[in-house]
Amino acid sequence: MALNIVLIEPEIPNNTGNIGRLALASGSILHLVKPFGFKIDDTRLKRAGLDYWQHLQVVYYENINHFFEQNKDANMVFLSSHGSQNHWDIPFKDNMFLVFGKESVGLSKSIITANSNKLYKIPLYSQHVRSLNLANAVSIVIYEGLKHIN
Ligand SMILES: C[S@@+](CC[C@H](N)C(=O)[O-])C[C@H]1O[C@@H](n2cnc3c(N)ncnc32)[C@H](O)[C@@H]1O
Repeated sequence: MALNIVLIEPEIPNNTGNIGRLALASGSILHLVKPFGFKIDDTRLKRAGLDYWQHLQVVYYENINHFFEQNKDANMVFLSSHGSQNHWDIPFKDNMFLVFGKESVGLSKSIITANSNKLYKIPLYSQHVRSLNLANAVSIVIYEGLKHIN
């Protein structure tokens, strides 16, 4: 039983390192879609992912089209602060793909529009916070998902 964490064009190495560590701890597969905002051997990524990176199941994609082509039959949901449904209402299933956007601008408008019925938000209870840190958002959703698939 496993979930798939997808990071589209991640920009901050510490976030990707932390999410790598989280993927390993939660038994999830990490999918990284290029271009990245850092080099994959960046010491900040390694430091945040500690010595765990070599044990991680990680799949790389050259770009977003490559990702969608390779996974066209996958059961996917998309995470955005603009989602209309709450993350605890995601119909989690084994092998589901949980797709997250980049730190600066989130998911592209075209992805949001094409998947509006599969767009989920983690509710935010202050008007002063527009979104969560990417690694925090992944943590919340992945452990909610594990409750349902295990
Ligand atoms: C820092 S956020 C991007 C912020 C960007 N300004 C936006 O409005 O989408 C990076 C990613 O974390 C995830 N994320 C952050 N806060 C979220 C929330 N409240 N609900 C769902 N996903 C969230 C989304 O996948 C988002 O694309």
